[in-house]
Amino acid sequence: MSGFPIPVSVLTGFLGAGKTTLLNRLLKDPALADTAVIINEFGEVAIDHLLVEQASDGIIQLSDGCLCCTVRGELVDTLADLVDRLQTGRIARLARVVIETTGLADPAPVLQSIMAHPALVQAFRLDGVITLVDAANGKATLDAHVEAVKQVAVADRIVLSKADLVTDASELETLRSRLRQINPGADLLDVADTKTGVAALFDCGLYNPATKSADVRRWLGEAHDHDHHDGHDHEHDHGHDQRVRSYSLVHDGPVPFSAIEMFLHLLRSAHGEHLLRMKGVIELSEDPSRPLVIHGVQKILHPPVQLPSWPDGQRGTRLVLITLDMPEDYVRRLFAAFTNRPSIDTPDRAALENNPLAIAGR
Ligand SMILES: Nc1nc2c(ncn2[C@@H]2O[C@H](COP(=O)(O)OP(=O)(O)OP(=O)(O)O)[C@@H](O)[C@H]2O)c(=O)[nH]1
Repeated sequence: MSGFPIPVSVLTGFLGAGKTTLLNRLLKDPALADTAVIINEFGEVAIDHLLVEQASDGIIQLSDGCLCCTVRGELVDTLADLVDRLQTGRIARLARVVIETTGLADPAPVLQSIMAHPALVQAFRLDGVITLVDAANGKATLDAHVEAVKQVAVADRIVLSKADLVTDASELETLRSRLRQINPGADLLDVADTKTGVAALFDCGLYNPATKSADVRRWLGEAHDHDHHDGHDHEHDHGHDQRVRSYSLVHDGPVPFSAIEMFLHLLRSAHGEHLLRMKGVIELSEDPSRPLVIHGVQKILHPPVQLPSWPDGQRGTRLVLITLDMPEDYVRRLFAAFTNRPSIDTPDRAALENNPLAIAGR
């Protein structure tokens, strides 16, 4: 069946940030025809509502009745059911799925449940995470709730809402720079901006439908400076922000698959819950002309995909990691050990394979 894998976008943001308001606006765009919207009202993955809207006349009528309210169950069941409906012809087309999480949700388990399921992994691909941040309450929310910081950290697109309620421009700018600091790789948009529509928010994935090619740099968020934590804004000693970090690991030249495998295995098995999100391209020693694309959420690693060629001609291994309470230095030393660049006092790869706990540091 054509059309697979279907892109899935996750729309998140703290309580009352304006998720439903934005979604309703987006769904009026004909580009979101044939989109299934799954709304996670509360609970871990309890889906309270499933709605398929069509731009022109609202809800798509299915042969066995309206999808709205008739399908309940967990997120995975709902997604599996969508595939089943598509394959049995009860839905003619399904171009996209949007999952709206609850305001309190930690988005990582939501992403994980899509990526961990063997059947869903074939049918769906994660397009991106869109996180709304309420400009009026953003500071207080980020200060009080680590979930809100995580929502920002795992985003591909951050959308600022309710800027119209903030009269102090410097307050808004402080919030913007804080968001950029938590997640330098994401686009930062304003909900009131007319450009903040379907084109700006969807198709964040590796495959760029506009150019019909894999857009590795954009996907990795490399247009921005990832490693940057410069000193010009030192009021950022917000407790939670320090716990969530985004940084990239770069290695010039090929890396053996076994080394990458071992590095990822150690990182995920020892610290999986601290690894909020990871994306990367790898230049494999075994097949350097075809980049290997990896993508993970917590302990789950999406099946790696090999691209036919380097889309932008530039080879090299680049990983972007978003971590919670995982010292960057530890990860860097582990990576260096596996790319055969051990630093002083750091065991090399051979030593680590014999004793993976040799790198202390946490
Ligand atoms: N002034 C202003 N109000 C907004 C904006 N966006 C949303 N709102 C209002 O904020 C309130 C909450 O918006 P919702 O869209 O329901 O927020 P939500 O994130 O879906 O809320 P929960 O699902 O309860 O977490 C509503 O009253 C909206 O009208 C905005 O940009 N400016």
